[in-house]
Amino acid sequence: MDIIFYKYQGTGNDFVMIDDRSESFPERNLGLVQEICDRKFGVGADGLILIRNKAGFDFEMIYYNADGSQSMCGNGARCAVAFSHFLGIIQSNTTFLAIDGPHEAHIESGIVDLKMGAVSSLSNAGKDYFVNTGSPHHVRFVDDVHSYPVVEEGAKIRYSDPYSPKGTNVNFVSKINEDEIFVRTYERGVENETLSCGTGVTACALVFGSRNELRNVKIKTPGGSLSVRFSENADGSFQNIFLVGPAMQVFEGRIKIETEP
Ligand SMILES: N[C@@H](CCC[C@H](N)C(=O)O)C(=O)O
Repeated sequence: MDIIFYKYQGTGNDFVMIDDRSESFPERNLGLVQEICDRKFGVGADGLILIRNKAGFDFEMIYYNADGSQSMCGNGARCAVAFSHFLGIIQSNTTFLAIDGPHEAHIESGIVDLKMGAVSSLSNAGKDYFVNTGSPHHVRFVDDVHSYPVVEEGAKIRYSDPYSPKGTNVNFVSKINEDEIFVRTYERGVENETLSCGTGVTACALVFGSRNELRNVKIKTPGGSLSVRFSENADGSFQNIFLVGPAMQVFEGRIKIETEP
C-alpha cells in the first residue's frame, strides 16, 4: 500500500500530513507512525497528523507525536489549517476538532491565527510554573536561554515525580524586550528539543503576560517567530487565547508500506 503525504512546518516544528478523509490510514498502528517519523529510516518529523471528516466541523485533526503518543499540538493545528486550506476543505475561516476540543482559526497569506482552548489557571511549580494549554507545560525562566542545557534539564523535569506517569513538556524562557521572550522547548513524545512548540509558547506567553500585565506577547523560538494574544479573567483564568504564526508546505511524497506477501 502507498500513502500520499505532505510535509508541513510551523516555525520549524515539522509534521507529516495525511489527507485521511477515506479513513484508510491504520490509526492504531503506532509502530507505523514511529517509522514514518523516524529521521533515518522514515520521512522524518516531530509528529504525524491525519485530517478526517467530522460531523459538525470542517475537519478533525488527529495528532501523533513521533513516538505515537497523542496530545494537542498548537503548531500542528496551524499546519492542519494550512493543509485543509490547500485541500480546499476550508476557505479562510474554519472550525475544527482536535483532541482537546473545538478550535476556530483564520488563514491569510500563509499566516494562521488559531484560537486555543481556555486555560483555567497557572500553577506554581517550585520557582517555576505549570500550565495546561491542551498539552501540559512546565515553564522555567532562565537568564540566558541560548546557552541553557535544554535537553539535559528538560529530560530531568519531563520525567520527574510531580508529572509521572504521563510527563510534561518543558519550556525555558528568557526575556528579550518588554513584550518579547525567547522560548526553547523540550517536547515529550519527541524526547528532544524541537525548534518550536505552539502549546509551549502559549503557556510561556500566558505566564510572562500575566506577570507583566501584557495581553499580546511576541515570541522567538529557534525555528521562527510567533505571537500570542489573550484576555485574563479576575479569577486567574484565561480565554480568547490566539496563537499566530506561519505554516508552510515544504514537500509532498509517497510512503511505501510493506505488506505481507
Ligand atoms: N509541538 C506541539 C506539542 C505536541 C504535543 C506534546 N509533545 C505533548 O505530547 O504534550 C505544539 O506545537 O504544541
